[in-house]
Amino acid sequence: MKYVVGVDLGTSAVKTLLVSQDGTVKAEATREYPLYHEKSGWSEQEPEDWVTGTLESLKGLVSGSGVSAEDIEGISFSGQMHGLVLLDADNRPVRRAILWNDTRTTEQCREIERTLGDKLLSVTRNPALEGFTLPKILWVRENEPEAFAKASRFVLPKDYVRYRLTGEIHMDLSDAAGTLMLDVANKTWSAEVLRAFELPEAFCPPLVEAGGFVGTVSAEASASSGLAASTKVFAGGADNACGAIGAGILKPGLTLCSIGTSGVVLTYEPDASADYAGKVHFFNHGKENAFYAMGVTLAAGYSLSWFRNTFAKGESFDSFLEGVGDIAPGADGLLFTPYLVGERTPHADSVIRASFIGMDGAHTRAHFARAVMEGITFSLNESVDLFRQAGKTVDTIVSIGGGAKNPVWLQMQADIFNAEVVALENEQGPGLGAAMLAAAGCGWFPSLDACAEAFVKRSTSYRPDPARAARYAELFQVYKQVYGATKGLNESLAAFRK
Ligand SMILES: Nc1ncnc2c1ncn2[C@@H]1O[C@H](COP(=O)(O)OP(=O)(O)O)[C@@H](O)[C@H]1O
Ligand SMILES: O=C(CO)[C@@H](O)[C@H](O)COP(=O)(O)O
Repeated sequence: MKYVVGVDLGTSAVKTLLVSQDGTVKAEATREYPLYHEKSGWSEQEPEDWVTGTLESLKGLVSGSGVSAEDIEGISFSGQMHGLVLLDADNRPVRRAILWNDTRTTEQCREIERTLGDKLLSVTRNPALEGFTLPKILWVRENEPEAFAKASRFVLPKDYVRYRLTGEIHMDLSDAAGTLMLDVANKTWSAEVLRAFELPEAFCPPLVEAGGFVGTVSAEASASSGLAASTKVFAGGADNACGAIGAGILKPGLTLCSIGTSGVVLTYEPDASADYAGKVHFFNHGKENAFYAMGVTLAAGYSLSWFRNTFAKGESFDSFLEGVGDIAPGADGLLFTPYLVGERTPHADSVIRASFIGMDGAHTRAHFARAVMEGITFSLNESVDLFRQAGKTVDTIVSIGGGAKNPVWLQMQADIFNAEVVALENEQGPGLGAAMLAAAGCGWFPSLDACAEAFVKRSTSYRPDPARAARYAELFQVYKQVYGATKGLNESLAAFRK
């Protein structure tokens, strides 16, 4: 039997999956790493932690599986998007990586809008948002000129890890799309954007397709990972593109909901013709010549883990969420908005913060936990709503990510989205998508679609309950008012933040 490995370089941890030719997940391993929040709105990671975590996770995966390294034919990657890794001439990071959920760059976003005008949407297909990479590059240039002077080029998180495994530097189109420097429809670095910000083309790595073959594992990485040096390495893609591949979102009409640290609602786009006027993100897919549109909730799973870590540190999610299913929809009048680190869709706002509205002396911890899960899901429903308003039919949604581990949450998604919600046998969509890029790259299948037929295994399906869906539709109208009602208050409170 032959195998491939999918590496999912997430925000909280790196997860590795060993998958056999019939799509069975033979082994899994994971390593966590820290996040650094030095100031309100800042979020950084140490690139070396990703490398150490990945190598240790691979070593545990290979040795724990009992599979011979020689039988692992290929490896590919899924990576947290947008994070800026600036490299010096010897490809060493010049500072910590600035992550996708770091919102220090509001000023640089306004500068990008002023400089590019209409070109911003027509070329990059996206608005300037704090999480994207170009504003981070401008921030470092303006605020840390000494670090910037050392930088020869930039890469994204998984590109740096892949470089340390192969010695080769590349960036794939699905991840490059999140930099705000890619001409998304034409699949090239935008000379216009680079010129406007006086960035040389050499600052950007060579572009490849997500399924592109980029080399083999170096002797050094082979020794520290346990992989054979003959293992073929394929570029890999953005975590949301890989999540879509791993959930079989490879043709029109299919929608994904992912609740990881962030949350996304994503729909497949067969070409670059759709125009959402920048209300949702529009990126290149990991499947060649395809695209996807998505809305993003910045603090989805993060809201629940923040709540658990703050009020019940050390408890498992399963025990923490016990009793949540016994509480009626609406948590007896308690509403939560998940704006812990600002928001992206539908309110691109780095100043807004979260709220609990309607606290009552009768509310228990389980009411708060339910309200957090409902608030996250309402936020994702704002993206579902945007797609429906744009004319898309959203009747079936494949749900992945840590949030899909809990059946109460899956039923809640069905009731709030008013759509059938389908779970997969393994909720680790991005890691599976990465493994699928390697499996197709190794020639096991003629296409990613053919690979999906064998690898994507649907499990339980959750249908909306009409009474609960009607109740949630009513409450959603109240939820939508909380943003406007708390915006001004949060602007006044911003001066009191760290
Ligand atoms: N058993 C569970 N029940 C409900 N939610 C869970 C459970 N396990 C994890 N989660 C949620 O999933 C999130 C992590 O999802 P994951 O897909 O692993 O994230 P990432 O890829 O961003 O590191 C956590 O923050 C938590 O909110
Ligand atoms: O910023 C985005 C998408 O635009 C995030 O989705 C990141 O890609 C990180 O995702 P997770 O760690 O939640 O998977």
